[in-house]
Amino acid sequence: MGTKSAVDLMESLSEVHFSGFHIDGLEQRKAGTEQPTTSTTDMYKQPFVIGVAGGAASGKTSVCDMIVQQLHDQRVVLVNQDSFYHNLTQEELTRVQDYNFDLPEAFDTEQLLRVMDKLKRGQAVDIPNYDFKGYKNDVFPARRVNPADVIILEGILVFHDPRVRALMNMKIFVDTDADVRLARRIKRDTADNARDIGAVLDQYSKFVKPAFDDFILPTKKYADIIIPRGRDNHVAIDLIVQHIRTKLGQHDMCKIYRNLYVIQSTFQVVEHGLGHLPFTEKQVTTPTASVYSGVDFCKRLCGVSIIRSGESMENALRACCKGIKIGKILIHREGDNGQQLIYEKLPNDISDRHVLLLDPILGTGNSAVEAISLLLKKGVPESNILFLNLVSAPQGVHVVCKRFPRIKIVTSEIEIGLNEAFRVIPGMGEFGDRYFGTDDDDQQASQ
Ligand SMILES: O=P(O)(O)OC[C@H]1O[C@H](OP(=O)(O)OP(=O)(O)O)[C@H](O)[C@@H]1O
Ligand SMILES: O=c1cc[nH]c(=O)[nH]1
Repeated sequence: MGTKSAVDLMESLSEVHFSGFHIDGLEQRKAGTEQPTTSTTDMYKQPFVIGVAGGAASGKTSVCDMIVQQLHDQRVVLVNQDSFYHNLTQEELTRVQDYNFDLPEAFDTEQLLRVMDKLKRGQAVDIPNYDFKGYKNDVFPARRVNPADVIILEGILVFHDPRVRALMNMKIFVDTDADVRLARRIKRDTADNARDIGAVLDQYSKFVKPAFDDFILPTKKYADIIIPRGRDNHVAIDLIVQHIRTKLGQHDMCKIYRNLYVIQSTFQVVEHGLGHLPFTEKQVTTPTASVYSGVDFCKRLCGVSIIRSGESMENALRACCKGIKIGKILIHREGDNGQQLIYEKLPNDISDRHVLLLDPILGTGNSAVEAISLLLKKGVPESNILFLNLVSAPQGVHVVCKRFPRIKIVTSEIEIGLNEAFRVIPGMGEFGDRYFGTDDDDQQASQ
């Protein structure tokens, strides 16, 4: 499948990282532990932010230009960390050769954060126009930048501050050999900027190289993608652009459908889904007579799994909600139509419950429509249904979101589409067969 392997997804089903524990069905969360919040949701309604870091003269700007060029049908804005250099004081100006421009403190990160925050919220911003000769950021008029679908934030140290990293949906590190970077620097500063080669080399050994080793290189570990050879690596840049396009497709869908939530790959679907349910504060007294504050769901819950594949998500749900009732629906599927309800067994009082509908695959959307229609017929209000899914096709998302605008869909991946056999592509083939070991390959292997 696209960005996650089948194994990862299977793990996300069985491995439940829930920060709470259970006492008599009460869901407890430890104070201060990370909980799913709406911020992930908001992230998908906001511009897509790409961070591009790497040593000076590594080719970051060229990589960014190539990405911008290839994303020609998107509104892209480029923000350079260089624009946020602090103004040099009079004293620093008199000894500018001793000033280290390669340290994190050389940048006004607070201002960068303010600008990025505004852009992410869809507001126009004024970005300083740094004067590289006078070392001042208030000499030239600021650059007016309008909001865009994609923001590329580029600079040697854009991965240094965790608050800046947290803004990014994708992090790219441009990894170019030190000798290539030095050769480019010498050429740029002597030929283009008419500087003395001795001074260039002095600055390199005194500031540039140590800062690279101490501050820039250590941030490589935060990158999602490392591009060796920078702009010369056309294959890597093509793949990145392809991936950005897929992610932008997800962003667009989340902007169209406010009831769609694409969770970050590190989140667990069931756990995240539970975070969408209304809850109140509740205190319990533990057997050691300590009072513990936790949360309790406002309304009763139940799960409903679509047989077979939905059953693979039941353990995760039980691990989060001990003793939860789980109903079943069996739907027979023929290609892209002919959905037929074969069997259903649901809690009698289902209309009074919030329903977590479990099915890892959303293809054409026909099975989900059939299942949701049955729940509505049983009296479950549409807004009480939460559809938990792992891999979806855009077609299915459109069908379900349009038809049932008040349900919530939580998925961990929206793939490219469907093939002629209505399988999600790249997808993972027959989920049920793979999960339950009934696929032909597996049978042959065990024979
Ligand atoms: O959106 P759709 O096009 O309707 O496809 C999605 C359905 O396909 C899968 O079930 P499948 O019919 O493969 O049965 P299984 O779970 O028993 O393998 C999946 O679990 C969904 O229920
Ligand atoms: O891709 C698909 C589509 C429907 N059912 C599956 O198991 N996989």
